[in-house]
Amino acid sequence: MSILLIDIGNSRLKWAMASSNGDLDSDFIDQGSSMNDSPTQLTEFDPLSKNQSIEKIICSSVIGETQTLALKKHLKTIMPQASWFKMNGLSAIEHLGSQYDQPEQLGADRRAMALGAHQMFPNKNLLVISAGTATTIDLITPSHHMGGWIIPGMALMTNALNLNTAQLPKVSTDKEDSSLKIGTNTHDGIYQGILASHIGAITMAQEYAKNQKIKLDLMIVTGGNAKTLVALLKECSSSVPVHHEEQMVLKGLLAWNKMGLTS
Ligand SMILES: Nc1ncnc2c1ncn2[C@@H]1O[C@H](COP(=O)(O)OP(=O)(O)OP(=O)(O)O)[C@@H](O)[C@H]1O
Ligand SMILES: CC(C)(CO)[C@@H](O)C(=O)NCCC(=O)O
Repeated sequence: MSILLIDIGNSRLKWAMASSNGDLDSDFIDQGSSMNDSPTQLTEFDPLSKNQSIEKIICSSVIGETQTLALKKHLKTIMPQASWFKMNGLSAIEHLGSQYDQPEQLGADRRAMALGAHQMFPNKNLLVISAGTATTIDLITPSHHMGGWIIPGMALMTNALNLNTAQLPKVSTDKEDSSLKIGTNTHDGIYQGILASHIGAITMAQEYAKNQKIKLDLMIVTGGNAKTLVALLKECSSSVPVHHEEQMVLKGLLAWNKMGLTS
């Protein structure tokens, strides 16, 4: 029997197959991704329709309800045997509490990452940093998701500068050869400024945890821009160890399955 895991992000849809009793790291047997606005998004799963062994579809979505329901409907048609589970901010609350004012408003992806991080590193104080369309920085203790920060992701930052000024170009934020320098031209002023704003926010989160008497054990970095951030954090000799983990949302969905898929 197997599980289809789906992470519908603001820019891309990512998915993986897992065996229902596997461990977090070793059981992704296939993976895929597509742009959210791609017309192939719905048909991407059609080759899986013959796979009768898929017993569960576990999904995290941060896009609109209508689009998510359209995907659910399509999957129900091609895999009628599979049960559908959708993560939300209250999922597995009995395993990991939430200090969010209204936990149901926490993004499903953030909840999934918190659960995944908690299961991977139980009894640790963690910062989970997801560098995607938005960059999120979440503080997880052994008992609670304490809350976090949401800032524009790297690509959004450069797009916003480009769109709202006359002279600033859109710079690429996809390169991975990053080190922090002062900008001595427009390109570097923007690119290095974006890197500095991310490292600045992470440093402030470390400071915040310290002031709250929470001794951080580890920072987990994930998302499309994770490599850049990990390289930078290592260069800045962060006092908190840095761990790069790919597909943290999908791994969090699998963690939820292990916890019993309760909400
Ligand atoms: N190889 C890559 N593939 C896709 N995006 C990449 C890659 N390398 C860097 N990026 C950058 O990563 C960011 C997208 O990250 P990610 O795929 O985690 O976001 P997402 O699909 O929007 O998910 P979410 O909405 O959950 O953040 C963009 O800023 C993109 O420019
Ligand atoms: C912050 C994002 C966009 C990150 O993907 C997502 O988690 C989201 O839409 N969250 C809802 C609001 C919240 O988490 O408070």
